[in-house]
Amino acid sequence: MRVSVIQMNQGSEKQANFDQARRLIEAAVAADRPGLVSLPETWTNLGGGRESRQAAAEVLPAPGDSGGPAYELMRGLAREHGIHLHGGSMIEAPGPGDDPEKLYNTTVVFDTEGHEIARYRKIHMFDIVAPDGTGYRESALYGAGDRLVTFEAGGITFGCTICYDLRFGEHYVALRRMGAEVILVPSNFTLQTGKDHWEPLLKARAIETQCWIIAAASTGQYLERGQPRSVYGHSLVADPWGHVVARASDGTGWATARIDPALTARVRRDMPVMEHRTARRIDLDAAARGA
Ligand SMILES: O=C(O)CNC(=O)[C@H](CS)NC(=O)CCC(=O)C(=O)O
Repeated sequence: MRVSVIQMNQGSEKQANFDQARRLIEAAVAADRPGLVSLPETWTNLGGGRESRQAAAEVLPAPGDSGGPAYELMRGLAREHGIHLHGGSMIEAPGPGDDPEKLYNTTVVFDTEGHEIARYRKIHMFDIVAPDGTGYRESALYGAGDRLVTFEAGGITFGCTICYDLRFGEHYVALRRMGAEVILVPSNFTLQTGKDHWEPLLKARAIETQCWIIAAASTGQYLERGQPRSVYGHSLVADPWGHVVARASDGTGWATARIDPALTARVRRDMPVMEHRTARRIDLDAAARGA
């Protein structure tokens, strides 16, 4: 199966983001005929402020019902092109049982007929101070997810993560335990952190889990309450040995790679790190607690 990562430069103009996503998906499909296409994190809105995020937010429908404009656009593109569409993430408005004060940073995945097959809420919240002093408090606006999510497409098992989740190796190992062969990490990595951490982390996650890593990222600048912020771009696909097998160029665009299950099987057979984890005779968590 071929997979394409879409590299966008979305902002807080919803219609412009929709048009850009549609255009890039159409171009990638026409050029490379991928079986699965992956969008970046919060492709429906980046920046603006609390108001533009709230305005872009959509309540996700019950299975089978119709949703909001972003949801229906993704469903329609999946069906129209006969692709699996991994919708990076969209901003989800709280539904029944959710904290009414929070939004959610949520992946939705559609199959080739436009049926929703997976929904994942970002688990790790980006509450940090960047090297240039910019503070991020994702948890002020977004609620954290509490479920691991995998899905099947074309006989391959995919695992879901989003952006900052990339820094938590145990999240990726847990997805591998659930059978993941490919792990997606749609992102808005900051320029400051991305220049030093993005590619080493992606390669490390590929190598330690022996999974393909599919990383669609936002590029360029956007405005956060009027102030410009830069994101790192550099969308790529890494194979289970940690080789980068496809990369997007600078600017908006896409990159396509072929997922080869025979390579996954060979890497895992020849270096069985998961078996070695299970065989380990020390409980590392207990040992660190001093038990
Ligand atoms: O703000 C929104 O609407 C959507 N959320 C994001 O873009 C999030 C929180 S600001 N970005 C990241 O997680 C970047 C992680 C990163 O750059 C790193 O781990 O170094």
